[in-house]
Amino acid sequence: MTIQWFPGHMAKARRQVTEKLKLVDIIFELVDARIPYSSRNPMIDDIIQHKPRLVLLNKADMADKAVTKEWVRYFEAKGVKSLAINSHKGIGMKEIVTASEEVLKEKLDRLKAKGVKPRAIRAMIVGIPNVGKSTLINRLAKKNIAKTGNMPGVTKAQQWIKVGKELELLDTPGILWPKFEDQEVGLKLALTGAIKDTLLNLHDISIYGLRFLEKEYPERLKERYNLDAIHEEVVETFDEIGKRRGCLMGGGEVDYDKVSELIVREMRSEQFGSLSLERPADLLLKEQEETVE
Ligand SMILES: Nc1nc2c(ncn2[C@@H]2O[C@H](COP(=O)(O)OP(=O)(O)OP(=O)(O)O)[C@@H](O)[C@H]2O)c(=O)[nH]1
Repeated sequence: MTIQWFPGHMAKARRQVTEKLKLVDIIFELVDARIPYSSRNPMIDDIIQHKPRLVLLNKADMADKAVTKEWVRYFEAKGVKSLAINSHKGIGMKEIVTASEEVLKEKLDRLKAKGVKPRAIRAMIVGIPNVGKSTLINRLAKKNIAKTGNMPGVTKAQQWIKVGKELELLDTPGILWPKFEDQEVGLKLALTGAIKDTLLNLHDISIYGLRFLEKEYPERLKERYNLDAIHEEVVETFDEIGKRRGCLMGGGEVDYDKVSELIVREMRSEQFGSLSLERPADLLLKEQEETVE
């Protein structure tokens, strides 16, 4: 689903999340493990305020495992607990419950000390479109877990999904907008399939993707397209890929549209293996630059 975000939509999305905040103990902030920075909502800290949170690095199966570990450490250094998961296959689901208990430990201990009877942790998933919110909800809900219906004391009908005894999840996730201000973020979102191609120029997306592969995974790139070498000029690589893959026009010249489509499609469908498009080190550099400015 691609949403065209206008200020009105953003305000509504924010309001919907804010309204539900008071119903939950913890927020599950879902991001794409391949782009944990670019797939975050730019105002998330402001929106959820001091509500405890667990960052879930979803689609970890598509990301570079070593880089995902770096991201977990990055969040940890910021005092935010995070977890790599694969909602598609249901990997990391049990750990979500354990990690939530860990995040809420102080609060739970305090309630226990006061003699309050323990109850299930209440959570809500938030994230930008396409990060896997519905897939995760379905995974956690499984078949044998019934919806609990309305909670007493909640005026608006809220459906809760019981996940074992320990967790209750709001059945509708909070959908928030992605970062728009940074073109590179847009390109990464497009390359991972989070935003539609039509919103950005396909050539720009594929050139960005190709440059990324040249820099970070040159061997995989060469192997995939049987390239003799990594060329200085992007157009030379386009030409070589076009010829090798038969992306040609009537007259035999390389069809750059077809080559662009090919590169983007193959990057999205893991033909180059698991890829992480950003590392915490890039972000730290960016943060430093912004401080200097
Ligand atoms: N490989 C992989 N694919 C996943 C994973 N989680 C979700 N997906 C895929 O990602 C795509 C988007 O998943 P959704 O669950 O529809 O995402 P969403 O956040 O609910 O999307 P919106 O409804 O647009 O807000 C689907 O094709 C899923 O199959 C995962 O952990 N690994």
